[in-house]
Amino acid sequence: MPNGESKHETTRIKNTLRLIASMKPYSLEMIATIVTTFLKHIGTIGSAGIVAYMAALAMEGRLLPEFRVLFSWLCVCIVLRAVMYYGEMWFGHDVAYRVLRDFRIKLYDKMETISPAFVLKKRSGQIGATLMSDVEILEWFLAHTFGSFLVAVAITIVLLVLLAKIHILLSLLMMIFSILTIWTPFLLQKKADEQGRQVREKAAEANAVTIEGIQGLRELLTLNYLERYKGRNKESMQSLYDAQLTYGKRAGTESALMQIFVGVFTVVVMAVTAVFVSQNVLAFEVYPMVVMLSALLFSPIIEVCGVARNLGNVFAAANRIQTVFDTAPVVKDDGKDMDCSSLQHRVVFEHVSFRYDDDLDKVLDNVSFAIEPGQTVALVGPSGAGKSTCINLLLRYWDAEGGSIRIGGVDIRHMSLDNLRDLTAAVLQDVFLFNVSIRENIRLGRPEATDGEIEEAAKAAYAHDFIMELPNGYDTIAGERGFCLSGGQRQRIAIARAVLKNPPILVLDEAVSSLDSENEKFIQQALHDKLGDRTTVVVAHRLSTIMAADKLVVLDKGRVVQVGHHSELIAQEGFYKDLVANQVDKSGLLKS
Ligand SMILES: Nc1ncnc2c1ncn2[C@@H]1O[C@H](COP(=O)(O)OP(=O)(O)OP(=O)(O)O)[C@@H](O)[C@H]1O
Repeated sequence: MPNGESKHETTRIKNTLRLIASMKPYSLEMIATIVTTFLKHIGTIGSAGIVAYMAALAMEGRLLPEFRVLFSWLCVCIVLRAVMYYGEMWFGHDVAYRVLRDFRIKLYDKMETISPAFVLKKRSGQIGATLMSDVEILEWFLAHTFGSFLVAVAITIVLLVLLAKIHILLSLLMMIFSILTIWTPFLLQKKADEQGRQVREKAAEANAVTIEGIQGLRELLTLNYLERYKGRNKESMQSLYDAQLTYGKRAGTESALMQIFVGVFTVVVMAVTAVFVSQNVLAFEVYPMVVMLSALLFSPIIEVCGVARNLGNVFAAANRIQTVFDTAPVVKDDGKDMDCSSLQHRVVFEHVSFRYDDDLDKVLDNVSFAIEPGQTVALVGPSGAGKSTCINLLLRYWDAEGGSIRIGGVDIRHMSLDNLRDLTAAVLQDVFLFNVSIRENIRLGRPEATDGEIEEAAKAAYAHDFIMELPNGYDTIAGERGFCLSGGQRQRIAIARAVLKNPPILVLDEAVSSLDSENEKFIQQALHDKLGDRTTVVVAHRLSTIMAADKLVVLDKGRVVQVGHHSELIAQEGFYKDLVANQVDKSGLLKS
């Protein structure tokens, strides 16, 4: 086996074992499902065998003396089948839905620890596919398939023993045909794996293209790119269809082959049994029973084959889910939970260096600056200088590679993430509003806040008036169709959240898009009035913000090139003066 292939095989086995191991918390329900499924099959086999036997006795006119006993057993089998069917459905679905629930929760929890690094590398449609459809495939395998496989094996053994009791040759015949049938999907397994992988990949891609097309609809319309994008969407759907068709064709070939084996087996068994009956080797009344049992044999076997046929899909989904589980957290929350009430709110960047990935260049190189308590520091620089990266590190979306960031002398890695999040509030450019009321959106800042406090915060953020003009005021659902907030209004909601949270340190990424002057005035005023005494770090894109800041940290290519107040720096020949001269447009916005 070539090296790559054997590695692939090892991963497959490892993944299967890990999947089975992950069922441990559900083992009791799994056992209950397996037992009820097994007994349901026994009920089916028993009732079918008894009916066949009774029919044969009736044909020979010998049914009456045995009728009571046989009929009682038939009733027992029918009741057993009905009760076990109910049990199987109950336990099976209990396991299934619990697996779905728990895996989705575990995946989301894991995403939180590895984001945003992981999330930024993936497209949201692909993440959605992992969270939703991949978990469904896994649930199907873990909850319905693994148990069915064990039951199918057990039922086949029961039938083999029953047929062997009638005649050993019948049992041998059954064994040969069972092996042939089970072998079919394994024969085509390599293809199944590859095709399963293709289908999962194409489905994730199609998902991502559609979701991006919806999220980016405004850009597509303004750029007049919608027709081309529709073409791309069609292409991805077509390529998913092609992959699914190839998958379906192979599955069809497998089914056809299996049906051939089933048909040939039934004919051979009928012929052999007829010969035995004609030679008086077997009694006549056994004949219908053998035909019935041999017909029943294949339903569990075909179930097993169905599992094998879909293993390609299962492994692909498992790989994707396990990639998420195996990804190491970008930021380890192993700092001490400390009392931060007496902490001074002085923020210091000390020789901070950082790169987003091992194989990428440094984006921050030996960055040092300090923000005194209550001071506002504006990070200024051309696009790509590293301003947002400083914010990402201060909020611990990533950790610095070299140097440290300290708050009140404590390295932020040495405090818990909860501590850090209590100390800071961020108002970032893209404010996300959840599809709940405006009131609940603001309440995110402090979940225990009263309605009165929420309104106070909204007033402080100059958001109260426009909220009152919405159809249902504070109870208006933020994401509802037909109603939309402007970028400036969203930022004011975010400021209201920050006011409500009332943190000692404020992190602000100023909107790059031009806000109308009224919105800008309100935002500046809200920040100044209510949050002006906080220790603030702002990624500044506006000359008005820059001029109002106590200190500017001018960055270029990940290095600090100048530090000082606007009035000092603009008076000096240097990078900052050139930046302002060359990049500030008429609206006072630094061009990127
Ligand atoms: N998630 C990421 N993965 C890899 N590289 C990144 C990532 N985010 C940013 N970068 C790179 O890091 C560098 C600094 O980016 P950063 O966003 O900090 O710049 P910025 O000064 O905030 O720019 P802008 O004003 O345009 O927002 C850029 O070269 C950018 O391409």
